[in-house]
Amino acid sequence: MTVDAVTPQQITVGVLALQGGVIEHISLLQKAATQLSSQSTESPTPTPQFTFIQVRTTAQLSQCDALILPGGESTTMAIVARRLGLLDPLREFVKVQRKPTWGTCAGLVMLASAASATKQGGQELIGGLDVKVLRNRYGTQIQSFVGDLRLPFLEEEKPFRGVFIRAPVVEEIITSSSSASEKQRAEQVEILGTYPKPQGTGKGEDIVAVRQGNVFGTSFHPELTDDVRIHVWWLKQVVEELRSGRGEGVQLQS
Ligand SMILES: NC(=O)CC[C@H](N)C(=O)O
Repeated sequence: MTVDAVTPQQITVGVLALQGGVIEHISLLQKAATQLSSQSTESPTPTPQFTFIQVRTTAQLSQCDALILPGGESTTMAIVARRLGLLDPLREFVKVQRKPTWGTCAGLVMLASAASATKQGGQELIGGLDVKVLRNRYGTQIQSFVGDLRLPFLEEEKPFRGVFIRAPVVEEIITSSSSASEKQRAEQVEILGTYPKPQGTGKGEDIVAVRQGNVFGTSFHPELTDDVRIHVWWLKQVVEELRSGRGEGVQLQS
C-alpha cells in the first residue's frame, strides 16, 4: 500500500501487561518515538504517530499493530493469559496475522516454539520463532548479571549493556526439513546477538537475540536500562513491516 505523506499515520503498539516490566517498556517506547520523530524532520516520509497501550484483554490486543511481551515469568504469564482467554488470540496475532512482536526474556520464552528446563509437565507457549530456548540458562536470580553486548544490527560500536535475569538463551534453531513450517520455508531465523558462554559451560557463544520475519526476541532486558537504541531500532522495523504490508491484514491506518 502507499503511504499518505500528508496525513500522519497511526500505529498502536501494545505491551502485554500481565506482569513484568510493562511500564519500563512503555517509558522507553515513548522516548524512542520522540527520538524517531525528531530524526524524521528532514525525511520526506513523516514518522507515524505512535500510541502505546497496556494489553490485558482481547479487545485491547485487537487495537494493536505491534506488541511487546515483557520479561517476568513465562510460566505465570502463560497461565494468566490462558485464564484471560488471551493465549489463542496471541497465537493468532503472532503467527496468523503476523504482526510485529518482540519478546524480552520471558517474552522470548513465550515466542519460542519449544523450551527446555520448563516446569514439570511443561508449559504453554505462543510460538512464532522456530527455536528451542533453554530457560534459566545462567542460573537463579542471584546469578543475574549485566554484560556488554555487541549488537551489529545497531550499527554502532558502543556496546549495549545487557541485563540478564534468569535469562533464557536460544539453544537450537529448529530446521528439520520434513516438518518445516510454512514460515520456516519462507523466513529463516537470523541470529542478531550472541554472548560468550560463561566459564565451565562450553566454548563459544550463546545466542541471545534472534529475529524471524515479524518476530524478534532478546534474552536480556533493554527496558531495564536507559539505552533506547533497541527500542528505536524495533520501532523502525515495525514501521517498515507495516508499510510493506507483510502479514495478514497488517497495514498502516491513517
Ligand atoms: N527475567 C525473566 O524474564 C526471567 C524469565 C524466566 N526465567 C522464565 O522462564 O520465564
